[in-house]
Amino acid sequence: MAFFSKLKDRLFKSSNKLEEGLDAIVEEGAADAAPQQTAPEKMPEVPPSAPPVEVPAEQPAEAPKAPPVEVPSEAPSEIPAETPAEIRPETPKQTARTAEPMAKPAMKPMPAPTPDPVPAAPGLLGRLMGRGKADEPRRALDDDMLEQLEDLLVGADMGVDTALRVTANMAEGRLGKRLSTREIKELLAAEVARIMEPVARPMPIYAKRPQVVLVVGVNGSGKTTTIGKLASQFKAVGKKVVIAAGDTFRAAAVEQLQVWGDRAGVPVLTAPEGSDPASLAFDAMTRAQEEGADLLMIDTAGRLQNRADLMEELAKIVRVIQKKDPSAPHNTLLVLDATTGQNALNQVDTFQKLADVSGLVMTKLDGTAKGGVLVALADRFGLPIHAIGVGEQIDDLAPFDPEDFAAALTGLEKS
Ligand SMILES: Nc1nc2c(ncn2[C@@H]2O[C@H](COP(=O)(O)OP(=O)(O)OP(=O)(O)O)[C@@H](O)[C@H]2O)c(=O)[nH]1
Repeated sequence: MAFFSKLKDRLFKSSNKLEEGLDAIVEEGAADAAPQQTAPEKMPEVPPSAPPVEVPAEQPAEAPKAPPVEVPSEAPSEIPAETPAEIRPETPKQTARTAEPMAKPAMKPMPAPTPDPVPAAPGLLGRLMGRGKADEPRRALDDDMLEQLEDLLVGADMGVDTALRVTANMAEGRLGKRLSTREIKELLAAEVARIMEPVARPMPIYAKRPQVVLVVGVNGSGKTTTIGKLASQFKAVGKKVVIAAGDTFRAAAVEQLQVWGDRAGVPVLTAPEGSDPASLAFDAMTRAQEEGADLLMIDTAGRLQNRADLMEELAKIVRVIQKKDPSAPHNTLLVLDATTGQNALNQVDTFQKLADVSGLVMTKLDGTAKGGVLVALADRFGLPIHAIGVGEQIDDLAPFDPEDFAAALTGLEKS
């Protein structure tokens, strides 16, 4: 809950923008009709979300700052028969392959609301919670209002296709109903949570040692910071981590990674400026194996100006580490910057062509009004979202929780 409060505060720009827009839409229509007491819309139930954090089995359940990871299983190529039920029977490769570009997550149709039998006054609890207030401005849901809602969601960076789908589902069985801003927010939050549910997946952790995590993304997206935060959180739950500073062409990037390594108490392997990143990756793999490290996190360059070079560089890193472990890398994390809005969609497209992306981390959700892009990403690509970054501090990275996110995005209070 503490993180939810933080998330809600940090997503203020997105939620504020949505809230102001919704108020304006409802008030515009409400002004045309005298307010009348209407039974509050019966809200759909949001399916319970997957547990956001699955602490490795050998860790105490209350381990502090548990990283956004899944329970370790056996080597990624073999899921053991005794795999606990909650582990999704997928290898990292399968995860990447099953997430076809443009594949839509299976979306259940919005359940048709049962008509409210009697337009009763809200109950005591409802009144205490401020629910179903008779004096709330209300507006009948019609095509005009739906169009305005679509525009608002597009403005929050949800993208046209996703905004259309969301509003269509919100309207299902509700056309003509008079809704308040709060009720629209609840409907919107339920719809967002439903889209995000299938992609809210912690980063899988395997018993394989070292588990190799390749981190890709454009320069400035937050790769270094995310590696630092993850390393620190893994260390806090007893994992031995080694970091390889694979962006050997930028001295500043290496220095920054060293700062985070020091902060996290994790060794950072570097190579002279301009040297071959694949050679560094090979050395890092050797050291991680020799030291019995649990995780090797490899930072990579993010220069998209010359895609062919970058593709070759990433492919070479993969070839080289596969000489030591043919199943590596076990995770390829794409780090995206939320402030880039719709551009994040292009980055996923591009990096899926450059690397076998297995999951996403979305950074800088704080201080942007573009939080809706995460919904567009989930709707369009269906790639697992492992974690979100909401600040520059070490604990500003958390597992992705669809309901918390939906509530924070829409500015809903969570009881
Ligand atoms: N507000 C905020 N800032 C963040 C977050 N994650 C990273 N940053 C900041 O974003 C900037 C870029 O982050 P880096 O981690 O250096 O990004 P990078 O992808 O490694 O970039 P290069 O080093 O240029 O390759 C830094 O100033 C970080 O402090 C976040 O979740 N929220």
